[in-house]
Amino acid sequence: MIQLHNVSVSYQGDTALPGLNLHVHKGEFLFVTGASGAGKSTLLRLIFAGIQPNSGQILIDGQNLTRMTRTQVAMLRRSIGVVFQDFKLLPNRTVLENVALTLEVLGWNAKDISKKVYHTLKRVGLEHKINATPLKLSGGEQQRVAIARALVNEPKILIADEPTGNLDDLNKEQILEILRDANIRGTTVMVATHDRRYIEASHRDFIALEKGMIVEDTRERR
Ligand SMILES: Nc1ncnc2c1ncn2[C@@H]1O[C@H](COP(=O)(O)OP(=O)(O)OP(=O)(O)O)[C@@H](O)[C@H]1O
Repeated sequence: MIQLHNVSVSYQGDTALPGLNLHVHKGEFLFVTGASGAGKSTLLRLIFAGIQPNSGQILIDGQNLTRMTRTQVAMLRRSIGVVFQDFKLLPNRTVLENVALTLEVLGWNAKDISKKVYHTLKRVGLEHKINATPLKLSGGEQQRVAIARALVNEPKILIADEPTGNLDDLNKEQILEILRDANIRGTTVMVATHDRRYIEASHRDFIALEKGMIVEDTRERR
């Protein structure tokens, strides 16, 4: 589903990833861990084409990301849900409107949008907050809205960058449940976190990065 071949990234001449090789299969749930600056966000940004590599190949579902036109990249992004630590919700829009945006862009009609948004909010336990604005919600609730927005069009891939960074243990557990549920429904999930305890509690595989290189891959133990 996701393949990186010898991918390197530099920022203003400083190497963040010196030449990464990674294969994530369809249906996997994989954590990406490592200290601050190890390259976790850089790796995730590459996958949704937020940045371009300096060299190497990236294949997403068989398509070569490095050779795509802008239109093809835009199409590909529709099949990738993205969640960030700081939620990135629109503060003046309701929960319904925030989650609906993804479907509006795809040209869905209003009736189907409200049905789908309601069901997706139910998956994250927030259907009762459908008319609230984000600032009236707790941090954990805002993050669940952001996840609902990422999941509403049933993406093939879900990428989450430190999705539980500022949350307490109960909220972290809820987020993990939602991500697991998305994975069980068939979405390939990649989550970056520096929090090893969180990964251990999840009993899921991880890769560990150091200076942009994979220094541990629990999938190799199997
Ligand atoms: N936009 C940027 N401009 C310049 N350098 C950057 C930029 N983004 C990341 N870097 C550098 O690239 C390296 C990898 O950063 P990255 O954000 O991928 O690490 P990370 O593991 O996600 O860290 P954190 O846990 O702190 O978010 C670091 O040395 C960082 O300083």
